[in-house]
Amino acid sequence: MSNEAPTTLAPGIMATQWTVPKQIWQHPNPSHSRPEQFRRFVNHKHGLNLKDYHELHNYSISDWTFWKDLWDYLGIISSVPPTKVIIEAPLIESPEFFPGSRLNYAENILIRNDDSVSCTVARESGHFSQYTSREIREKVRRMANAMRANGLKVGDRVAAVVTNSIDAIVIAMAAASIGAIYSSTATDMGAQGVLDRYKQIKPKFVFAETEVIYAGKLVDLTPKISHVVEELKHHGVDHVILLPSTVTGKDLKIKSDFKTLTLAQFLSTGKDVPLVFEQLPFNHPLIILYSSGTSGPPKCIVHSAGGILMQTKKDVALGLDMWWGDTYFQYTSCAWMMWNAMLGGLAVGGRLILYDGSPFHPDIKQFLKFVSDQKVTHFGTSPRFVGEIQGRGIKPLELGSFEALRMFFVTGAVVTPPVYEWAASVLPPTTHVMSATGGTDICSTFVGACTSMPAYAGEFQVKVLGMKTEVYDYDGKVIDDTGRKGELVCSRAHPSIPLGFWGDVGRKKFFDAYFARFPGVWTHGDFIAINPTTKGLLIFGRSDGVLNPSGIRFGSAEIYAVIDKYTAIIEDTICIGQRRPQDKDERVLLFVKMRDGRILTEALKADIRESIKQALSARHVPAYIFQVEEIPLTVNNKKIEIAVKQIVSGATMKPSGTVANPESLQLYYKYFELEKLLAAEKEKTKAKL
Ligand SMILES: CC(=O)CC(=O)O
Repeated sequence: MSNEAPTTLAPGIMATQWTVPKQIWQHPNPSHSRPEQFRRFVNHKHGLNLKDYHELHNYSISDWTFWKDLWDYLGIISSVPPTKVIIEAPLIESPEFFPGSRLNYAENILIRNDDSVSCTVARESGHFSQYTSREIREKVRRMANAMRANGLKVGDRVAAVVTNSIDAIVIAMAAASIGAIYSSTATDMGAQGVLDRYKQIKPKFVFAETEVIYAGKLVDLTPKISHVVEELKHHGVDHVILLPSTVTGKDLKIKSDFKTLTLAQFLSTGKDVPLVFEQLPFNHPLIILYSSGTSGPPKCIVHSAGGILMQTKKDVALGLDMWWGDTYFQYTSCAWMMWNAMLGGLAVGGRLILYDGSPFHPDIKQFLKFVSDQKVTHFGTSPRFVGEIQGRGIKPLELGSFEALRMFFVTGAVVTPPVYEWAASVLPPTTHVMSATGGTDICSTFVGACTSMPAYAGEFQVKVLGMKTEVYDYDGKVIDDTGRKGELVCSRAHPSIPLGFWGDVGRKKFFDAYFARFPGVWTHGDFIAINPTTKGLLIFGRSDGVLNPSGIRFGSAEIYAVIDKYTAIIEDTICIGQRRPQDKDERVLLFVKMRDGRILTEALKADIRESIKQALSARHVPAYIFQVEEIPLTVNNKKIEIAVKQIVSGATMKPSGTVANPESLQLYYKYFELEKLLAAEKEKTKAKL
């Protein structure tokens, strides 16, 4: 990373000389920030004298009362308030928070019931429609009554293949109001991906889109949905409800002998009775999310209603500093946990922008202008999106004033210092550029933003309140204060430890996923360090993707940070370690996808090598750099390093439905025979001379 210079203290993880990175934002009046307001609230409530965020964080991970403070501060609505915070138990057993309390997730999300706009639904065409909180509640009432009329009960699964739309919100909220368990995938997921998920959880109800538009192209989903229904009918499905075309509004049919209903037919079956929010235990299951495994069936992660409510509302209120009247635009599909996390925006009384389609069609400029015109206060996106805007040389401030934009946050992959610096330089100086990480496994965050503290390029500002996030070395020793890189772990219970994996009898898969590395401690799989000069945190990549040439361990994100300076000519890269059975050591391979048909020349390769050497060290320089046509990505736009690493090292992969471009993996098999490939390249160069 640009803010660290390696020393010569190898072998092993390179020691680091830390410096203070470039400061990119500071609150004009930190005492007005929400974390500060919460600190004062806690001090006042308990007669404490916690002086700053760090002392507050320390309190939050040493006294269980913190979670009750948070409950009070966030104004959690319940019919039976809690009398006890936790029944302590080992983390693998998902300790129960707030035993005895009764509440409903949807009642807490649909907190507003007035004529203010709560959701703006926007499409590629530029067309958008608005829904007040009263209208949304009415839609949820009708949907929930129809679900009840058709036999949906507490604990049944409701699955959806939907766009990021008002229907998605209404279906999810109606299911939660009854105590059913909701699960969604996006419309671009292949039939196999959908089946890999829904065959496991056996939904009673399936809601499916039939026709959508993406990047200007009409997509007929009926063949895919027919296939899915034909399979799921043998796995417990009772009702399939087809949503009208998002383009024409017309009802379309699928080819299946299974009896389907249109949305209008389904809604007409419900009684005209008031909306009822079932009062359920805090630990009642709410949603099933899926791990993005790139081979084998996805793990079905079951999250609790209370856990997701408290954690997402905390992340939105205290992390993003969002409240009543703010506007939150998270660019996401319904297959990413950010969709579920974004609902916390409604719980604090904010407005959501629900966008479906490509941001690049018809024109990214139109999309960015919309963000400015809609007076979005919080805009969330991914590093790839930022890379595209930067690569295309777009200057947002030439398209709109973005005067309302208080926060621009980038999640889903490591955000490198150049990306932070670029975003901060092209947005108003008042915009807080930040990132957070946690993800699907906890549907919340371990580290993230804090508006009472300065923000530095490349760093997560803080450990999130209530989360005992630590850095462990290979022996399980805490190395937080050393500046060394290690495993991101969480050693204390929090409410969004999943209830478990669906169908994982004996919790074996659950144990293997999080608890096998260090006894009793959640290991998240990220390679992380804390900068002792700022206390900010940096992630260097996934720990199973750590690069290890000659025993020098570093993260792929360190290489990506350097490559970011080539963003005008390089579209994307993937950096992995190769170690075949015949190799004595690991070598680092860097694969580069060029922008707009450009060629990766020898001169550019030399320049990249020199840049890596200068920014990091000679030992970080990849052994080989190759041009490739495609970088394998998950449907949530994450680079698939592990699969590529395994393929170039000799394994054969059967990609799962989580891979967005599975055919791209084929491009990497030839690198197993590296010597042959290099000899052929040499011959080609000779022939040219
Ligand atoms: C907040 C996040 O952690 C998002 C992600 O990485 O998927």
